[in-house]
Amino acid sequence: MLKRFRAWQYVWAGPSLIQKGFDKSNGEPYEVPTPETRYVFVSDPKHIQELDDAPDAVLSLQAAARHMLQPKYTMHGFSWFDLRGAEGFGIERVVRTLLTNFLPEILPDVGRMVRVKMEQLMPNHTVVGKGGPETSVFALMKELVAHTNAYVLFGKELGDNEEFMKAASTFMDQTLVVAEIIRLVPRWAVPVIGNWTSSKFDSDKVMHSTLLAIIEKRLEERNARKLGQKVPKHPDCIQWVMDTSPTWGAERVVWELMAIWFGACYSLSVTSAFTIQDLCRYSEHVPYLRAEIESQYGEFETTGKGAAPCSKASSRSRRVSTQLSPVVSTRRHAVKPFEFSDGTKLGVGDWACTPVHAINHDPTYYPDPMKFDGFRFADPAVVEKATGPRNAGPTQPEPSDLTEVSSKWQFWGTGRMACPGRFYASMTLKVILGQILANYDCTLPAPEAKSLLTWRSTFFPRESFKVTFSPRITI
Ligand code: HEM
Repeated sequence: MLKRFRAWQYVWAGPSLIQKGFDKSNGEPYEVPTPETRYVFVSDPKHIQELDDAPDAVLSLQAAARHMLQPKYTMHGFSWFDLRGAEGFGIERVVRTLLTNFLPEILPDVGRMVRVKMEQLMPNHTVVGKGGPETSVFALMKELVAHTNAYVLFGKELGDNEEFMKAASTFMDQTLVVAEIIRLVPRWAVPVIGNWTSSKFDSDKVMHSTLLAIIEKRLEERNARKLGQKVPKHPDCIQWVMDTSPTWGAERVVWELMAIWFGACYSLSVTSAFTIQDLCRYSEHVPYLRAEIESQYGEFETTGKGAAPCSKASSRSRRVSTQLSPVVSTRRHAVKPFEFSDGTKLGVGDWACTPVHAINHDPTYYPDPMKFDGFRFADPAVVEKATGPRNAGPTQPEPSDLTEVSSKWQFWGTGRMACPGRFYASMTLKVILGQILANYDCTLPAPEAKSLLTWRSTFFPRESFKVTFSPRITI
């Protein structure tokens, strides 16, 4: 009975259980029971490397994601494979290579679009509080990120389709709710509860039918092109997925796009909302960020330079927010038994994970880890040039970028599976935050209000937490 209670405790107290285990573990693998299975957390670089080296047929990200998202019920019947690239699809090529290479071309339009959408969407999430207008920053970011992603991933036409956008903006919440219900009910009840809960929501159905119609038309275009006819070019993710997997039918392409869509919207909305909260709390950083925007943002928009690796200050302060409030972590489902070099065993169905929040708050890696210093990851010489002499904050031994992937920076996951969307995500964060800082003064009407909630191991911004966005008067 006590064992079962401990397992269920993970649902509402996940982060503190993971942290307690980490504090006691002395760097060794440790176990945290959950209602469905046993999680083994590894934090030592050697064990993280072993996790990365394990073949996909033994430790599978796809199988873990399938369990977390329950795509059969949340993505209109999608039954995805446990093995990465099982059907010859190169997600890495679409998201990491083609999308990243496309960014310099589309950046100026994305900046303009974000500026306009911010103004249009703000009233939907704003109420009049005691001191004036207050906006639910997480709700606003979910919609803004959905519009930005739709524009870049699916093209302008879909971004302007109101019915599609309404569905696509709520798809993330729907997926999380339905998947969580299914994960928590007994296995025998899953088909009935799964079909029933899924029938109560329709965003996946609207997304599915809209994308299907587009893809079927593009398949016709492909055939026409083979016959030598001239057909339009489509520089977007829909086309890249189709071209990368030419044997797939329309429905299979739709499913893949819906999975990419969830990953792209969920993490970006959470991260941008947390970063805005932090910029309000630590507003002493804002003048430096605005100075950077004034001197470099124009070049960034026209060339893509600074999208991730080159940015001096802003990627570092975005990085501090992500260090303090990371979104997801590495998870692998054991499809076959596995053993770490210290003898810790995973049975089939167990998960191997990394405790990203605990690692990010470990003083071994991050001096004074709880302190927010927007310059933590920057080169001290560059900081001094921007700010003049200052009392040194908790600077890292080496400057580094938001897109880093390493055993001590698990924000994007691990090694060969690390998030292929991180360059696009980093650029989108820069555009959204750059536009907000340039055009609004952001303050917290109720700084003491609860700003986050946790579910399992994940931190979410609270929708009830408000920010006041006051338009800046620039002469
Ligand atoms: C702040 C934003 C984001 C964060 C924090 C994030 C984080 C992650 C993490 C932790 C993983 C798992 C890696 C592992 O287990 O080793 C992952 C995988 C993935 N992410 Fe992201 N991600 C973000 C944005 C995006 C965006 C914008 C896209 C698409 C445009 C994307 C596409 C993917 C895909 C396709 C995978 C699966 C990779 C594979 O199967 O090998 N992500 N992401």
